[in-house]
Amino acid sequence: MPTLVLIRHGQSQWNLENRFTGWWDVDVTEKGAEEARAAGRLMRERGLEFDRCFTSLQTRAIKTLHLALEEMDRLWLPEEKDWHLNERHYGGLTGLDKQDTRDRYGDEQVHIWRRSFDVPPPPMEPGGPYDLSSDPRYAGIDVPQSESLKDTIARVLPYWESRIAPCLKAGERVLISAHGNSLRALVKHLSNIPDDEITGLEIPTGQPIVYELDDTLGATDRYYLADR
Ligand SMILES: O=C(O)[C@@H](CO)OP(=O)(O)O
Repeated sequence: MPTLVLIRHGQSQWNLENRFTGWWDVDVTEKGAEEARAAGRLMRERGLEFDRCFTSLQTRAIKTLHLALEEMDRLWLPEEKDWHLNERHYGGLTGLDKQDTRDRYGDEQVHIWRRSFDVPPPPMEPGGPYDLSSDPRYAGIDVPQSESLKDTIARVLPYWESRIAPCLKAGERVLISAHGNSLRALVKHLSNIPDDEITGLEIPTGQPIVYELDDTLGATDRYYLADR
């Protein structure tokens, strides 16, 4: 039976500061680093083994993966980093304080930007302080100006199908370290969650989510490792 574990990065500096983050590359806090190490210790205690890891191009997810693997003595595992697993792009909201934005635009509008299925935040103006289009890690990639959850799903799922699902089908045990919304995309797909329900699913930082999958990668169970 294929093994799949998903983990959202540990607390980031902008989770702590309550700022819209998206593709901006903030680090984990010391608390976030400890969440990642604790996740690694838990996976080791439960005897989880992996053959391959996947993560985004963002420091908070990469570091979470490495801190967890270090606790498992598994830093040597092969890993693939890819922008398709990045957080949803927060457009022109990137860097703003979430509470200031509510005060300015109202709770309802901010809730739509944060948790609607298909309404993207306003686009990022090119050339602004958070514009990543000339960041070398995205060379050759059309960096989005903004993404809804629907847009995020539209780039996560082809990557899942082409890169991750074949490894699982070949019998590899897979660990994915990613972000609230790129993981929502995977959970929605694997657990068949309707559009209007997936937006309400909050994925906590640093908590390994275990998927039990059948041979066609249909989910037979999903649970937080800490709960069993
Ligand atoms: O700021 C972000 O990029 C995300 C994840 O932290 O926030 P939200 O909870 O609004 O999806």
